[in-house]
Amino acid sequence: MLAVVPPPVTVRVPAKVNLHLAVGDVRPDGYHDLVTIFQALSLVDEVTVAVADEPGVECHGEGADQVPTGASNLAWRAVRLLAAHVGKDPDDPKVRVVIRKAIPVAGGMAGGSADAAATLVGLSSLWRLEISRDELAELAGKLGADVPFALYGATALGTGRGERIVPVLGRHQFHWVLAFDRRGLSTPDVFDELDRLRLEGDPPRVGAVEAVLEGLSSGDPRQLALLLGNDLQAAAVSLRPNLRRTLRAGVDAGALAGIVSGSGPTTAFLCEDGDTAVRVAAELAGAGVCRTVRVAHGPVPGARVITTEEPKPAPPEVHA
Ligand SMILES: C[C@@](CO)(OP(=O)(O)O)[C@H](O)COP(=O)(O)OP(=O)(O)OC[C@H]1O[C@@H](n2ccc(N)nc2=O)[C@H](O)[C@@H]1O
Ligand SMILES: Nc1ncnc2c1ncn2[C@@H]1O[C@H](COP(=O)(O)OP(=O)(O)O)[C@@H](O)[C@H]1O
Repeated sequence: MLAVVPPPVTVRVPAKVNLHLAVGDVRPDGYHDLVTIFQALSLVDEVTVAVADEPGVECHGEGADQVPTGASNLAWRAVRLLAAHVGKDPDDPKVRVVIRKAIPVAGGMAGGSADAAATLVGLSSLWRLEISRDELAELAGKLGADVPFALYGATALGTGRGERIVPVLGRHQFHWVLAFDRRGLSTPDVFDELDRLRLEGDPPRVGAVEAVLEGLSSGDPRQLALLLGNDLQAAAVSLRPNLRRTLRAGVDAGALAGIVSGSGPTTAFLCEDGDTAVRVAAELAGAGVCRTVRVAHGPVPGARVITTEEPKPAPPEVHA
């Protein structure tokens, strides 16, 4: 009898921005305790997993040439981890992963983490596993601090290394402009730079997270704009001084506020509404302070299986 090969599964997964990122002191394991608010944005990667005799990872799209396709690819690490967890051979999982990237690589928007989360969700469907999101989140946390959030999406409070996730309820949409820098930044380098700046002096620290939660629930982008903050911003700007100009240019173009996204170097600008975001994007693109500009909104759902018929939302794209 012929074995039935299940059809490939495609998963859409969002980028994130940290609306609030408080970084504690370095811990003995090299990580830092965080208190962060993640928001998932409508800038998405798509990951297809399929049964294949020739296993491996393929990557296309934004920054694909900077993504390793061997054993260190986060999506491949997710394949191996889930295979081992469910009793399959991690050295011969008979799976091919195709990643279509829109999230900038090493951009502080958790693109690699998103691909890993998408792979977990895609394989759960391909292999017809009875596995809950919470069980997947346990596995996700082993792949990286940011991976569990990409499973849940929406808006969430992250604590611990950032992997402990509690949803933040809210029905308001916020509109963003994202400015991609010319090259990525390494996350460990940015945390190290923050440790160095803190030894030397007193870089700014964000305020209380409660105020940001209130700002979110008000739904008023003007209120939220005043409360955005990121302890890693000083470190990212120290390593990439040109970000100062980008941040200023976004606000000059009409954004309510701009922040470095996570460890950077992507900058994220909160705007009054969608029309303003498109105008700010066009002006920022013309200012020559970044490589590429995108508009996005959030919150959006986390990693989820899509049918092939579902059209991909195409955010207006503006090139500098
Ligand atoms: C900074 C943040 C903010 O959301 O995102 P990105 O800007 O990278 O997207 C995250 O904390 C990044 O999470 P993620 O990229 O998954 O980090 P991991 O792979 O787990 O860790 C990479 C390295 O970053 C540093 N790291 C990460 C998380 C944390 N809480 N403390 C740390 O010091 C450590 O040096 C660690 O070895
Ligand atoms: N699937 C993947 N997509 C992007 N980067 C990946 C992937 N797998 C491994 N990486 C590596 O992880 C590093 C961090 O990438 P990424 O998650 O995009 O950035 P960030 O941690 O700044 O959000 C990259 O420099 C890249 O070499």
